[in-house]
Amino acid sequence: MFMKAAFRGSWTIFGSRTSLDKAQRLVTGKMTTLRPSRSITVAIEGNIGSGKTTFLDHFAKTKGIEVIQEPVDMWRNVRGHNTLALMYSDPKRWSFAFQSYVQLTMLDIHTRQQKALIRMMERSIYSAKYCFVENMHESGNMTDAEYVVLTEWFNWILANQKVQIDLIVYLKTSPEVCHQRIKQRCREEEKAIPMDYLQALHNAHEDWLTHKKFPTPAPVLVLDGDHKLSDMYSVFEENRHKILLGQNL
Ligand SMILES: Nc1ncnc2c1ncn2[C@@H]1O[C@H](COP(=O)(O)OP(=O)(O)OP(=O)(O)O)[C@@H](O)[C@H]1O
Ligand SMILES: Nc1nc(=O)c2ncn([C@H]3C[C@H](O)[C@@H](CO)O3)c2[nH]1
Repeated sequence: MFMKAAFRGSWTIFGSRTSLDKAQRLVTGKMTTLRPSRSITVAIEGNIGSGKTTFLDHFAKTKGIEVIQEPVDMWRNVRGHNTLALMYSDPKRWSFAFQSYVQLTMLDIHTRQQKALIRMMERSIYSAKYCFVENMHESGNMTDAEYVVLTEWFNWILANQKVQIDLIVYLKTSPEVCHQRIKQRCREEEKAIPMDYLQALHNAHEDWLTHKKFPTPAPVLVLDGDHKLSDMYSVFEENRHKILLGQNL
């Protein structure tokens, strides 16, 4: 019972919360490093403000993990043009240009030489297409012609480039909680993000990752992102073994 409990996830030893790795060492006398048998890529997906960066910052402290954040700064400065601000200020006019550049920058990340056994990347070329582009098209901010051009590019990329993902971690955070957090963080371009946009993006993530409206390129591990920060770290630790082994154990 004790052994089983010890390996279930993060637990308290002598009053202090510890991680699974430390727990295993204490119980078995040796450090069992969680390592996949081959290099893997984990994509962290979720709504705006769902806690993806917080997740990545947590796992960035673990040796053998390469973390790649979303290239937001590239989107904010394309040879002097802030395409993120343009998209938020006039989505009808700028969605196509912005999504084209998002697709290019995400492809660049997917095709980069991997620097560690485990790569954790914030979002992916898949959520850009299946969540954001779909939302732009459905909401009338992207014409049919723009949508099909982006889709042709996306299909060519999947057929001709290696954009492998081994696990999707879906931080499922309610739109209301995301809205609160975005207000807290107050990123300049996001100040006017309305609740119904977050609701639409939540629905887009649910359509893709829960209802499988579009293909999922890897198994999906769903984590409840609504917890307060301290509890989120326990959720991350309780799922460490599933995440680092790149599979839904
Ligand atoms: N569990 C939590 N409880 C309270 N605040 C949180 C929690 N997780 C993240 N935050 C805060 O909410 C804000 C958004 O979090 P974070 O940047 O991790 O989200 P994100 O998904 O990376 O956002 P984006 O998609 O915009 O990059 C940050 O200010 C962060 O400190
Ligand atoms: N339209 C659109 N398409 C994308 O593919 C995309 N990916 C991220 N974002 C926005 C959300 C945050 O404001 C900010 C950081 O995630 O950038 C996107 N917006």
